[in-house]
Amino acid sequence: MHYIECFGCGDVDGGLHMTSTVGEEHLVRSRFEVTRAHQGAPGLAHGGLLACAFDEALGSAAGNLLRRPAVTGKLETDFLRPVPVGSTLYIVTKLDGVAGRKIYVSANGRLDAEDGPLAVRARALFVEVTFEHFTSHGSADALEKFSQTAGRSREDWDINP
Ligand SMILES: CCCCCCCC/C=C\CCCCCCCC(=O)SCCNC(=O)CCNC(=O)[C@H](O)C(C)(C)COP(=O)(O)OP(=O)(O)OC[C@H]1O[C@@H](n2cnc3c(N)ncnc32)[C@H](O)[C@@H]1OP(=O)(O)O
Repeated sequence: MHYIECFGCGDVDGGLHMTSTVGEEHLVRSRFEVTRAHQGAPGLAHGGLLACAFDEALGSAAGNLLRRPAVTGKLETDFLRPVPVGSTLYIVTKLDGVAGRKIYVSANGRLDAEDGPLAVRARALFVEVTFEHFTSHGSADALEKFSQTAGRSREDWDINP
């Protein structure tokens, strides 16, 4: 969790409650459990919420692998198979490259198992920002809020706490 009120990973009513873990070969593994609250068509996940889950997974990967604050500049998704309510998306993200402030990441989401059928593919460009991005555009006490969530100073956030 990077912030307790984050819709993707925080402790928010109706949020996605996703967890992400840095694993071997610098791959980041995230899980998204699809519930009735995430429906678009009857019994199927809403595409916008799936995009949100991938924003979270890709952003977590960029943040945790590089330890730099960054925001989503561009997000592309390929929806390859329907994602039913009750299924779990196993998302694996890799860092494709860094060019100046630009961070390129991509992810595959598989149904119900690490080696399940490929349902969603996504790519994103994150842009590194200073912490002032969050204090000037968001909340003046953003740094304090990040620190409280992490339970420690921002310089000290652990990988897989
Ligand atoms: C000790 C620290 C540890 C930290 C890590 C801890 C672990 C963290 C774990 C977990 C992380 C959280 C996970 C959350 C995930 C969800 C994230 C979100 O949803 S973020 C909200 C949605 N996104 C926005 O609100 C952005 C809004 N946009 C902006 O603020 C600006 O447009 C911004 C910052 C993206 C760029 O603005 P400019 O003025 O700073 O910079 P310019 O010069 O425009 O862009 C820089 C480079 O990027 C390219 N660029 C920017 N946007 C682009 C785009 N859409 N397409 C292509 N290129 C783009 C530009 O062409 C430029 O490239 P050239 O350097 O010239 O080569």
